[in-house]
Amino acid sequence: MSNEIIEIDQLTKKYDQTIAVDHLSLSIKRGEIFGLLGPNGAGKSTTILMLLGLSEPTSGTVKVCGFNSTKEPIAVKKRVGYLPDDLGFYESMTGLENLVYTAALNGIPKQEATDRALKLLERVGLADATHKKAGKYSRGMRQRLGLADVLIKNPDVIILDEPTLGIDPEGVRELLQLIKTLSKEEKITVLLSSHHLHQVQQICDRVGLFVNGKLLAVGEIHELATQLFLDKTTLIYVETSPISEELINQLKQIPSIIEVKQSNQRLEIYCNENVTSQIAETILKAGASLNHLSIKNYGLDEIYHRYFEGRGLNEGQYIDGQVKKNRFSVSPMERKG
Ligand SMILES: Nc1ncnc2c1ncn2[C@@H]1O[C@H](COP(=O)(O)OP(=O)(O)OP(=O)(O)O)[C@@H](O)[C@H]1O
Repeated sequence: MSNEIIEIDQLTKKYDQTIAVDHLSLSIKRGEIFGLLGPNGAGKSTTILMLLGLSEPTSGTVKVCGFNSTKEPIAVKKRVGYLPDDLGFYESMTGLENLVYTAALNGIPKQEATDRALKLLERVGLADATHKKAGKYSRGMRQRLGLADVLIKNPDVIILDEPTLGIDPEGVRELLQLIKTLSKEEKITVLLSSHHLHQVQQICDRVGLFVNGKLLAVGEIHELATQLFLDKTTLIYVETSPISEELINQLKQIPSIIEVKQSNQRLEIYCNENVTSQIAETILKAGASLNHLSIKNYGLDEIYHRYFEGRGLNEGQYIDGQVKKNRFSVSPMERKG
Protein backbone atom coordinates (compact mmCIF):
# COMPACT_ATOMS: atom_id res chain seq x y z
CA MET A 1 0.00 0.00 0.00
CA SER A 2 1.19 3.49 -0.79
CA ASN A 3 2.48 5.66 2.03
CA GLU A 4 -0.15 8.27 1.18
CA ILE A 5 -3.25 7.21 3.10
CA ILE A 6 -5.43 10.15 2.14
CA GLU A 7 -5.13 11.61 -1.35
CA ILE A 8 -7.31 14.57 -2.24
CA ASP A 9 -7.02 15.92 -5.74
CA GLN A 10 -8.74 19.10 -6.92
CA LEU A 11 -11.74 18.28 -4.76
CA THR A 12 -14.65 20.68 -5.21
CA LYS A 13 -18.14 20.81 -3.73
CA LYS A 14 -20.73 23.36 -4.74
CA TYR A 15 -24.11 23.89 -3.08
CA ASP A 16 -26.10 26.13 -5.44
CA GLN A 17 -24.19 29.41 -5.26
CA THR A 18 -21.88 28.36 -2.39
CA ILE A 19 -18.50 26.80 -3.12
CA ALA A 20 -17.98 24.88 0.12
CA VAL A 21 -14.72 23.22 -1.02
CA ASP A 22 -12.72 24.80 -3.79
CA HIS A 23 -10.19 22.69 -5.75
CA LEU A 24 -8.62 21.22 -2.63
CA SER A 25 -5.50 19.10 -3.09
CA LEU A 26 -3.84 17.46 -0.10
CA SER A 27 -1.98 14.24 0.79
CA ILE A 28 -1.71 12.76 4.24
CA LYS A 29 0.79 10.02 5.08
CA ARG A 30 0.34 6.84 7.10
CA GLY A 31 0.68 7.49 10.83
CA GLU A 32 0.50 11.24 10.47
CA ILE A 33 -1.65 13.41 12.76
CA PHE A 34 -3.04 16.15 10.57
CA GLY A 35 -4.94 19.14 11.92
CA LEU A 36 -7.66 20.61 9.74
CA LEU A 37 -8.04 24.08 11.14
CA GLY A 38 -10.47 26.71 10.03
CA PRO A 39 -13.24 29.06 11.08
CA ASN A 40 -16.95 28.23 10.86
CA GLY A 41 -18.09 27.56 7.32
CA ALA A 42 -14.55 26.99 6.01
CA GLY A 43 -15.54 23.66 4.48
CA LYS A 44 -14.05 21.20 6.98
CA SER A 45 -17.22 19.14 7.52
CA THR A 46 -17.97 19.06 3.80
CA THR A 47 -14.46 17.73 3.15
CA ILE A 48 -14.87 15.06 5.84
CA LEU A 49 -18.23 13.97 4.40
CA MET A 50 -16.63 13.55 0.97
CA LEU A 51 -13.72 11.62 2.52
CA LEU A 52 -16.20 9.24 4.13
CA GLY A 53 -18.12 8.80 0.90
CA LEU A 54 -21.23 10.39 2.43
CA SER A 55 -21.32 13.34 0.04
CA GLU A 56 -20.54 13.34 -3.65
CA PRO A 57 -17.94 15.80 -4.94
CA THR A 58 -18.96 18.22 -7.70
CA SER A 59 -15.55 17.52 -9.22
CA GLY A 60 -12.16 16.14 -8.25
CA THR A 61 -11.32 12.92 -6.41
CA VAL A 62 -10.68 11.71 -2.92
CA LYS A 63 -9.02 8.41 -2.06
CA VAL A 64 -8.57 6.78 1.33
CA CYS A 65 -6.21 3.77 1.62
CA GLY A 66 -6.20 3.64 -2.19
CA PHE A 67 -10.01 3.42 -2.46
CA ASN A 68 -12.07 6.08 -4.17
CA SER A 69 -14.46 7.39 -1.49
CA THR A 70 -17.16 8.19 -4.04
CA LYS A 71 -17.01 4.95 -6.01
CA GLU A 72 -15.98 2.54 -3.24
CA PRO A 73 -17.55 3.99 -0.08
CA ILE A 74 -18.00 0.62 1.65
CA ALA A 75 -14.29 -0.22 1.35
CA VAL A 76 -13.48 3.23 2.71
CA LYS A 77 -15.91 2.94 5.65
CA LYS A 78 -14.27 -0.37 6.67
CA ARG A 79 -10.94 1.38 7.08
CA VAL A 80 -12.00 4.70 8.54
CA GLY A 81 -13.28 5.38 12.04
CA TYR A 82 -15.23 8.62 12.36
CA LEU A 83 -15.86 10.31 15.69
CA PRO A 84 -18.36 13.14 15.17
CA ASP A 85 -18.69 15.99 17.67
CA ASP A 86 -22.15 14.79 18.73
CA LEU A 87 -21.59 11.07 19.18
CA GLY A 88 -24.47 8.94 20.40
CA PHE A 89 -24.50 5.70 22.38
CA TYR A 90 -27.19 3.38 23.58
CA GLU A 91 -27.63 4.97 26.98
CA SER A 92 -29.11 1.92 28.68
CA MET A 93 -26.28 -0.33 27.47
CA THR A 94 -22.94 -0.49 29.28
CA GLY A 95 -19.70 0.78 27.75
CA LEU A 96 -18.71 -2.79 26.97
CA GLU A 97 -22.09 -3.62 25.40
CA ASN A 98 -21.93 -0.52 23.21
CA LEU A 99 -18.49 -1.50 21.89
CA VAL A 100 -19.50 -5.12 21.28
CA TYR A 101 -22.58 -3.87 19.43
CA THR A 102 -20.45 -1.67 17.13
CA ALA A 103 -18.09 -4.61 16.59
CA ALA A 104 -21.05 -6.82 15.58
CA LEU A 105 -22.14 -4.19 13.04
CA ASN A 106 -18.65 -4.45 11.58
CA GLY A 107 -18.85 -8.24 11.34
CA ILE A 108 -16.46 -9.02 14.19
CA PRO A 109 -17.27 -12.37 15.93
CA LYS A 110 -18.63 -12.00 19.49
CA GLN A 111 -15.70 -13.46 21.47
CA GLU A 112 -13.12 -11.50 19.49
CA ALA A 113 -15.28 -8.38 19.88
CA THR A 114 -15.50 -8.80 23.67
CA ASP A 115 -11.74 -9.37 24.02
CA ARG A 116 -10.99 -6.37 21.87
CA ALA A 117 -13.55 -4.16 23.64
CA LEU A 118 -12.11 -5.02 27.08
CA LYS A 119 -8.59 -4.20 25.87
CA LEU A 120 -9.76 -0.91 24.38
CA LEU A 121 -11.69 0.09 27.52
CA GLU A 122 -8.48 -0.46 29.46
CA ARG A 123 -6.48 1.45 26.83
CA VAL A 124 -8.73 4.54 27.00
CA GLY A 125 -8.82 4.52 30.80
CA LEU A 126 -12.38 3.23 31.20
CA ALA A 127 -11.66 -0.20 32.70
CA ASP A 128 -13.51 0.77 35.90
CA ALA A 129 -16.56 1.87 33.90
CA THR A 130 -16.74 -1.27 31.72
CA HIS A 131 -20.10 -2.35 33.16
CA LYS A 132 -21.51 1.10 33.80
CA LYS A 133 -24.36 2.31 31.58
CA ALA A 134 -23.20 4.79 28.91
CA GLY A 135 -26.02 7.13 29.99
CA LYS A 136 -24.16 7.57 33.29
CA TYR A 137 -20.83 8.45 31.66
CA SER A 138 -19.48 12.01 31.93
CA ARG A 139 -18.74 14.00 28.75
CA GLY A 140 -15.02 13.14 28.97
CA MET A 141 -15.80 9.46 29.50
CA ARG A 142 -18.15 9.51 26.50
CA GLN A 143 -15.40 10.96 24.31
CA ARG A 144 -13.02 8.23 25.45
CA LEU A 145 -15.69 5.61 24.81
CA GLY A 146 -16.12 7.24 21.39
CA LEU A 147 -12.44 6.78 20.72
CA ALA A 148 -12.65 3.10 21.72
CA ASP A 149 -15.75 2.81 19.52
CA VAL A 150 -13.93 4.06 16.40
CA LEU A 151 -10.91 1.87 17.19
CA ILE A 152 -12.84 -1.39 17.63
CA LYS A 153 -12.80 -2.14 13.90
CA ASN A 154 -9.02 -1.62 13.71
CA PRO A 155 -9.15 1.35 11.33
CA ASP A 156 -6.21 2.68 9.34
CA VAL A 157 -7.56 6.21 9.63
CA ILE A 158 -9.54 7.98 12.31
CA ILE A 159 -11.32 11.25 11.70
CA LEU A 160 -12.09 13.28 14.79
CA ASP A 161 -14.40 16.28 14.66
CA GLU A 162 -13.81 18.59 17.65
CA PRO A 163 -13.02 15.61 19.92
CA THR A 164 -12.44 17.70 23.03
CA LEU A 165 -15.68 19.67 22.98
CA GLY A 166 -17.07 20.12 26.48
CA ILE A 167 -14.22 18.38 28.31
CA ASP A 168 -12.34 20.01 31.20
CA PRO A 169 -8.67 21.02 30.62
CA GLU A 170 -7.22 17.98 32.38
CA GLY A 171 -9.51 15.68 30.37
CA VAL A 172 -8.47 17.46 27.16
CA ARG A 173 -4.78 16.92 27.92
CA GLU A 174 -5.35 13.23 28.64
CA LEU A 175 -7.48 12.66 25.54
CA LEU A 176 -5.01 14.42 23.23
CA GLN A 177 -2.12 12.44 24.70
CA LEU A 178 -4.08 9.24 24.23
CA ILE A 179 -4.80 10.06 20.57
CA LYS A 180 -1.13 10.81 19.99
CA THR A 181 0.10 7.62 21.68
CA LEU A 182 -2.41 5.47 19.81
CA SER A 183 -1.50 7.05 16.50
CA LYS A 184 2.22 6.56 17.01
CA GLU A 185 2.01 3.02 18.44
CA GLU A 186 -0.55 1.64 16.02
CA LYS A 187 0.49 3.72 12.99
CA ILE A 188 -3.03 5.10 12.73
CA THR A 189 -3.48 8.19 10.59
CA VAL A 190 -5.48 10.88 12.39
CA LEU A 191 -7.37 13.73 10.80
CA LEU A 192 -8.40 16.16 13.51
CA SER A 193 -10.82 18.92 12.65
CA SER A 194 -10.85 21.72 15.19
CA HIS A 195 -11.17 25.40 16.02
CA HIS A 196 -8.87 25.00 19.00
CA LEU A 197 -5.47 26.22 17.94
CA HIS A 198 -3.61 25.27 21.05
CA GLN A 199 -4.90 21.71 21.01
CA VAL A 200 -4.05 21.25 17.36
CA GLN A 201 -0.59 22.63 18.05
CA GLN A 202 -0.04 20.13 20.86
CA ILE A 203 -0.47 16.95 18.86
CA CYS A 204 -0.51 17.55 15.11
CA ASP A 205 2.49 16.75 12.93
CA ARG A 206 1.12 19.02 10.22
CA VAL A 207 -1.68 21.53 9.97
CA GLY A 208 -3.79 22.83 7.11
CA LEU A 209 -5.30 26.30 7.45
CA PHE A 210 -8.62 26.15 5.71
CA VAL A 211 -10.66 29.24 4.78
CA ASN A 212 -13.53 29.68 2.31
CA GLY A 213 -13.07 26.17 0.96
CA LYS A 214 -9.38 26.67 0.20
CA LEU A 215 -6.21 25.64 1.93
CA LEU A 216 -4.33 28.86 2.63
CA ALA A 217 -1.29 27.12 3.93
CA VAL A 218 -0.22 23.62 4.90
CA GLY A 219 2.78 22.33 6.76
CA GLU A 220 4.44 22.09 10.14
CA ILE A 221 3.66 25.05 12.34
CA HIS A 222 6.95 26.86 11.73
CA GLU A 223 6.50 26.33 7.99
CA LEU A 224 3.03 27.88 8.16
CA ALA A 225 4.48 30.99 9.74
CA THR A 226 7.00 31.20 6.92
CA GLN A 227 4.36 30.70 4.23
CA LEU A 228 2.04 33.29 5.69
CA PHE A 229 4.47 35.98 6.81
CA LEU A 230 7.12 35.79 4.13
CA ASP A 231 9.91 34.88 6.54
CA LYS A 232 9.06 37.33 9.33
CA THR A 233 8.69 34.33 11.62
CA THR A 234 10.54 35.48 14.70
CA LEU A 235 9.86 38.58 16.76
CA ILE A 236 12.49 39.89 19.16
CA TYR A 237 11.55 42.51 21.75
CA VAL A 238 14.34 44.82 22.87
CA GLU A 239 14.32 47.58 25.47
CA THR A 240 17.32 49.81 25.13
CA SER A 241 18.32 53.42 25.62
CA PRO A 242 19.08 55.67 23.99
CA ILE A 243 17.45 54.60 20.73
CA SER A 244 18.96 56.54 17.86
CA GLU A 245 18.33 56.51 14.12
CA GLU A 246 21.90 55.28 13.76
CA LEU A 247 21.37 52.31 16.11
CA ILE A 248 18.24 51.27 14.19
CA ASN A 249 20.18 51.45 10.92
CA GLN A 250 22.99 49.34 12.39
CA LEU A 251 20.46 46.72 13.53
CA LYS A 252 18.94 46.66 10.04
CA GLN A 253 22.38 45.66 8.69
CA ILE A 254 22.15 42.27 10.47
CA PRO A 255 21.32 39.93 7.55
CA SER A 256 18.33 38.04 9.05
CA ILE A 257 16.55 41.17 10.24
CA ILE A 258 13.69 42.20 7.99
CA GLU A 259 12.02 45.02 9.87
CA VAL A 260 12.65 47.14 12.97
CA LYS A 261 9.75 49.02 14.57
CA GLN A 262 10.12 51.48 17.43
CA SER A 263 7.63 52.34 20.14
CA ASN A 264 9.05 54.53 22.96
CA GLN A 265 12.06 52.75 24.48
CA ARG A 266 11.10 49.45 22.90
CA LEU A 267 12.06 47.92 19.56
CA GLU A 268 10.13 45.16 17.79
CA ILE A 269 12.52 43.37 15.50
CA TYR A 270 11.10 40.99 12.89
CA CYS A 271 13.51 38.43 11.52
CA ASN A 272 13.66 34.91 10.14
CA GLU A 273 15.98 33.37 12.76
CA ASN A 274 17.19 33.93 16.28
CA VAL A 275 19.74 36.74 16.10
CA THR A 276 19.52 37.86 19.74
CA SER A 277 23.30 37.66 20.28
CA GLN A 278 24.06 39.86 17.23
CA ILE A 279 21.40 42.34 18.40
CA ALA A 280 22.89 42.50 21.92
CA GLU A 281 26.39 42.94 20.50
CA THR A 282 25.29 45.75 18.17
CA ILE A 283 23.50 47.61 20.98
CA LEU A 284 26.41 47.34 23.42
CA LYS A 285 28.93 48.36 20.72
CA ALA A 286 26.82 51.46 20.06
CA GLY A 287 27.23 52.40 23.74
CA ALA A 288 23.53 51.99 24.57
CA SER A 289 22.24 50.08 27.59
CA LEU A 290 20.35 46.84 27.06
CA ASN A 291 17.46 46.58 29.53
CA HIS A 292 15.41 43.73 28.10
CA LEU A 293 15.63 41.23 25.29
CA SER A 294 13.16 38.44 24.59
CA ILE A 295 12.24 36.27 21.65
CA LYS A 296 8.85 35.14 20.42
CA ASN A 297 8.40 32.34 17.90
CA TYR A 298 4.93 32.20 16.44
CA GLY A 299 2.54 29.53 17.59
CA LEU A 300 -0.74 28.88 15.82
CA ASP A 301 -2.74 31.46 17.73
CA GLU A 302 -0.27 34.22 16.86
CA ILE A 303 -0.26 33.00 13.28
CA TYR A 304 -4.02 33.23 13.26
CA HIS A 305 -4.27 36.58 14.96
CA ARG A 306 -1.55 38.21 12.92
CA TYR A 307 -2.89 36.81 9.71
CA PHE A 308 -6.61 37.24 10.09
CA GLU A 309 -7.19 39.95 12.61
CA GLY A 310 -5.54 43.00 11.13
CA ARG A 311 -2.19 42.76 12.87
CA GLY A 312 -0.57 41.20 9.82
CA LEU A 313 2.60 42.53 8.34
CA ASN A 314 1.33 41.54 4.91
CA GLU A 315 -2.25 42.67 5.03
CA GLY A 316 -2.51 42.46 1.25
CA GLN A 317 -2.70 38.70 1.70
CA TYR A 318 -6.28 38.77 2.96
CA ILE A 319 -8.36 36.61 0.72
CA ASP A 320 -11.43 38.79 1.08
CA GLY A 321 -13.32 40.82 3.65
CA GLN A 322 -15.09 37.73 5.03
CA VAL A 323 -11.93 36.22 6.35
CA LYS A 324 -11.53 38.98 8.90
CA LYS A 325 -14.98 38.41 10.32
CA ASN A 326 -14.34 34.77 11.07
CA ARG A 327 -12.86 33.76 14.40
CA PHE A 328 -11.15 30.71 15.73
CA SER A 329 -11.86 30.21 19.39
CA VAL A 330 -8.88 30.60 21.66
CA SER A 331 -10.03 30.49 25.26
CA PRO A 332 -8.03 32.45 27.87
CA MET A 333 -6.96 29.14 29.37
CA GLU A 334 -5.65 27.93 26.02
CA ARG A 335 -3.73 31.13 25.49
CA LYS A 336 -1.95 30.59 28.78
CA GLY A 337 -1.23 26.95 27.90
N1 LIG B 1 -26.06 20.88 2.86
C1 LIG B 1 -25.67 22.12 2.58
N2 LIG B 1 -26.40 22.90 1.74
C2 LIG B 1 -25.99 24.15 1.42
N3 LIG B 1 -24.85 24.73 1.88
C3 LIG B 1 -24.09 23.99 2.72
C4 LIG B 1 -24.45 22.66 3.11
N4 LIG B 1 -23.50 22.19 3.94
C5 LIG B 1 -22.59 23.17 4.07
N5 LIG B 1 -22.93 24.26 3.34
C6 LIG B 1 -22.16 25.51 3.21
O1 LIG B 1 -20.85 25.16 2.81
C7 LIG B 1 -19.88 25.96 3.49
C8 LIG B 1 -18.92 25.08 4.24
O2 LIG B 1 -19.59 24.47 5.34
P1 LIG B 1 -18.94 23.37 6.30
O3 LIG B 1 -20.01 22.89 7.22
O4 LIG B 1 -18.24 22.36 5.48
O5 LIG B 1 -17.87 24.25 7.11
P2 LIG B 1 -17.05 23.88 8.41
O6 LIG B 1 -15.66 24.34 8.18
O7 LIG B 1 -17.24 22.45 8.75
O8 LIG B 1 -17.73 24.78 9.52
P3 LIG B 1 -17.99 24.46 11.09
O9 LIG B 1 -16.68 24.64 11.77
O10 LIG B 1 -18.97 25.52 11.47
O11 LIG B 1 -18.54 23.07 11.21
C9 LIG B 1 -20.69 26.93 4.35
O12 LIG B 1 -20.84 28.13 3.63
C10 LIG B 1 -21.99 26.22 4.55
O13 LIG B 1 -23.03 27.16 4.75
